[in-house]
Amino acid sequence: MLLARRLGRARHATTIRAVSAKDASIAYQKEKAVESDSCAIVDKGTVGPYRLRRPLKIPLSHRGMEVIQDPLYNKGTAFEPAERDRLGLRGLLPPKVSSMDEQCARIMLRLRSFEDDIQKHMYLSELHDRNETLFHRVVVRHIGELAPLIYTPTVGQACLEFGHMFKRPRGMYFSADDIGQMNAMVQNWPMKDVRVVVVTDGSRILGLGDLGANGMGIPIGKLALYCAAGGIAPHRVLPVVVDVGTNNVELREDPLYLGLKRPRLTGAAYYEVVDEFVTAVLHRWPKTLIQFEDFESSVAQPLLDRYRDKILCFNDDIQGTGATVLAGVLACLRQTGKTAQDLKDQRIVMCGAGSAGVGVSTVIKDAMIAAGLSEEEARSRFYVLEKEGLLAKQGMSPADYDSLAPEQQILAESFDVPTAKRGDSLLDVIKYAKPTMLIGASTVAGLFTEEVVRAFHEGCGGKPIIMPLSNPTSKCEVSASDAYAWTNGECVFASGSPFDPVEYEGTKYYPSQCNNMFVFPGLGLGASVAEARVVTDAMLRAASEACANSVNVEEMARGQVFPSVDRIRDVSLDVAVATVESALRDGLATREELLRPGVDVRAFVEAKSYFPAYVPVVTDPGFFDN
Ligand SMILES: NC(=O)C1=CN([C@@H]2O[C@H](COP(=O)(O)OP(=O)(O)OC[C@H]3O[C@@H](n4cnc5c(N)ncnc54)[C@H](O)[C@@H]3O)[C@@H](O)[C@H]2O)C=CC1
Ligand SMILES: CC(=O)C(=O)O
Ligand SMILES: [Mg+2]
Repeated sequence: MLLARRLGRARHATTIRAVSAKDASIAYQKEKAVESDSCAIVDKGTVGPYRLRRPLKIPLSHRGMEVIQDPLYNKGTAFEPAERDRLGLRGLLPPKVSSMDEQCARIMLRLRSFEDDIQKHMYLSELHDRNETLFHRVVVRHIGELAPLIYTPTVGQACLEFGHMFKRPRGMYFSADDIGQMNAMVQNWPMKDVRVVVVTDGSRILGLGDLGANGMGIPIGKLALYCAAGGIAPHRVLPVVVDVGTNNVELREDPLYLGLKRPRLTGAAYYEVVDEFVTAVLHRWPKTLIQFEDFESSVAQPLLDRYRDKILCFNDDIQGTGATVLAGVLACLRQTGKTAQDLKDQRIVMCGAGSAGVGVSTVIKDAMIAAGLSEEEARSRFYVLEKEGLLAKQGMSPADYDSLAPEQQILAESFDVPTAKRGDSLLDVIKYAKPTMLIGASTVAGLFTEEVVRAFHEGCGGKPIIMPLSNPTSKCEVSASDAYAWTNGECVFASGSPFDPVEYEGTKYYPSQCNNMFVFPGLGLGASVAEARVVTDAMLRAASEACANSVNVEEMARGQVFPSVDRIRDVSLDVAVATVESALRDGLATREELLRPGVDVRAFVEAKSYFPAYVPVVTDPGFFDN
């Protein structure tokens, strides 16, 4: 403690919470992360005496190397002498017992010695496969530095190289060849109580297109954030690829590709595979939340429509991103002293009519209606562009219009500049519509050219809001430095992948990261803790508002409209609490403890959140009995 003070580092009080017997297999004591690499900063006293911790139970048969090789139980050099004796580890580890802080310091030292981000990603994956508790602890403690390595942008490269770098499996694969077997296959997963499944069919991985089974990196990365940011315990998450083939010919011709080497299934055959997977998962784990991730737009919305009223699920790219961008928009209004009511005055140009573009536009449109606009008025504020230019009924053949998805048709129908027509270019639309916000979900790097950004700035009549959402960075519509330079430092900038602070004409600017990572871990934690029946628009709206309100005064003063990634764990807690409260309001929460009068929702959610810390490991003769 004294040393910490002498070093001038901040530290916070530590809370130890009792945990329910149900959650006893992993430690849930809460400790506010201490931001330091120094192994001397956290002494044992700060995490409390061992006797308060519930032990981690492992099968009686598990001993020696088996314990060390199981990432859920392994503590590496941190096994205490008594455990080493109890578990048959004496002599299998170096004699010095390390503290977790020493282990974290060792990991960070090595990690920072790599120059290449993909090497860093691999190093962290290996740690994940070796010692989950330490992996998550390092991620929690250094989330700002590590999120870009385990998530966007590096995860994009990791997916591209997945088949070539493959070392050890993580998660499950359900392929078109497994039809009829899936109900049996789910029994192969060793964990009894899975609560969150993130599934992709690999058809649209970030802005990189169809990567087939290589897309597994995305569910793994999203679920790493679920654990570190959302407080879901690692043994309760399951990353999944549903492999129905790939239309990526290059992959199919790659001898090292690990997925099915055939064109994707379509139509009824496709839905048959997904249906069987969903049914099997819910059969074994009825309380599981399923997050659909990076499904190509032609199936993303139909899958959501198919399941959203029946099971606990959401589509992250449509709903999670919608809630996230709305949070950013609400925070922008707050920044300029306005309220949600002022949403009515916004005009939005959205580049991209895929799941992200349409999902975001629909959510903001609905929020405008909630602020008092009619449906017609709200629609008229949106100019959605796709590859072929403006998406507009006017100038479009009836056959083309009929081929649009219903959500796209809605956004193509009325404009407050009535001469707007099909195919108008981005620059023309910017000039005549004079938008207040320019959002990119196009996957086209550099789409927001200097001419476009300058025209936008000139016409917007205030602070231009620029959100290039496309991931990874190589697909981003405009960089932070260009956006600030082309708007004379006046824009609000929030991008899907992170940018470092920018120095422009002597002033430092702090770009925000507008990524659904600020919503999905908390939304998932809340929905899961509440054992909600379904995920509703009201829950998403509550999550969005909580995210917007979590931007603190310091961040606002720096011009941020999203919190710093360093604070994602606190933000996720706010989002989770808002989600649970919404579920309770609408009678959709089924968790008995939450239905009792006077329940403290925040305390309950906090107590259920996983925090990666070591607890004593004991063998349990009854491990396989239930
Ligand atoms: N920041 C975040 O939290 C999120 C970011 N995204 C990113 O958004 C991007 C799009 O995702 P999806 O909608 O699922 O992809 P998608 O491939 O379904 O949609 C892309 C859309 O962009 C349009 N487009 C292509 N060229 C264009 C151009 N020159 N001008 C205007 N529009 C153009 C296409 O016509 C299509 O409508 C991806 O890069 C993804 O990584 C997606 C979800 C969340
Ligand atoms: C962030 C995300 O979900 C995406 O880029 O697809
Ligand atoms: Mg996604």
